[in-house]
Amino acid sequence: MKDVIIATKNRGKAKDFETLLAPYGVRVLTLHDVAEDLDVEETGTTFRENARLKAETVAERLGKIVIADDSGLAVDALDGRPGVYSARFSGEGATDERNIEKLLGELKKVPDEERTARFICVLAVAGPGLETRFFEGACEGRIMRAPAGDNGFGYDPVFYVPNEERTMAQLSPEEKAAVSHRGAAIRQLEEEARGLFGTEEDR
Ligand SMILES: O=c1nc[nH]c2c1ncn2[C@H]1C[C@H](O)[C@@H](COP(=O)(O)OP(=O)(O)OP(=O)(O)O)O1
Ligand SMILES: [Mg+2]
Repeated sequence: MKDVIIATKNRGKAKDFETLLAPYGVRVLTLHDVAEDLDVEETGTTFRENARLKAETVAERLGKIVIADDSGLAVDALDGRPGVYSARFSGEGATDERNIEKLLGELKKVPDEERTARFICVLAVAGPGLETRFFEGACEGRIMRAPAGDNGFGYDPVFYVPNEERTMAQLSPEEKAAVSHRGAAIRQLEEEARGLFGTEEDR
C-alpha cells in the first residue's frame, strides 16, 4: 500500500484526508507517525506561505514527497479574519471551543444576512527535486449563532452550509468531503497532479 504523508498534527484534518483519499487505497500518515518531534512554526502571512513552510520542512527532513494543508475561516463581517490566524484566534493555548466562543462573541451584533464566511484550504506538495506546487479550495457558508453537530473539528459546529441546510459538523465525513474546501483542493490536486497517488494500475 502506498503511503501519503500529510504534514499535520491535527487529527481532525487527518481524518478528513483519510475520507478524501479512501478511493485511492493509500495509507495516510501524519507527523504523529513520521516526525512527532517536528514543530513547524507558521510564520507566513498567507495560507500559501504556511503550507509551503510545512510541506518543505517535512519533505526535507524525510526526503520524501509530502502534502501540507494550511486552512482557515474568513468571515466577511470581520474583514476576512481570523484567516491564517484561525488556529490561534483565541490566543495562547487556543482550543477549538475557545476559538468558537471568541468568534461568536465578535459576531454577536452581526445580523443573519451579514454572517457570510468561507473556509479556505491551500495544499502544498513538496518533495526532493520538485518545485513545490499549490492547490486551493474554498467552501461558502454562514456563521451560526450557536454550535450544532458533533462531527468534524475546528469551526465545523458553527459553519452552516446553505446547500446542505446543516452545519459542517452535522454532515457525515463523506458528505463533508463532497462539499468542503479540503475536498475541492484535493480534487484540484487530483486533476493537475495525476500519478501522485500512484497510477491507475496501482489502484
Ligand atoms: O475543515 C475544517 N473545519 C473546521 N475548521 C477548520 C477546517 N479547516 C480548517 N479549519 C480551522 C481549524 C484551525 O483553527 C484552522 C487551521 O489551522 P492550520 O494551521 O491550517 O491547522 P492546524 O494548526 O490545526 O494543524 P497543522 O498546522 O498541524 O496542519 O482552521
Ligand atoms: Mg497549524
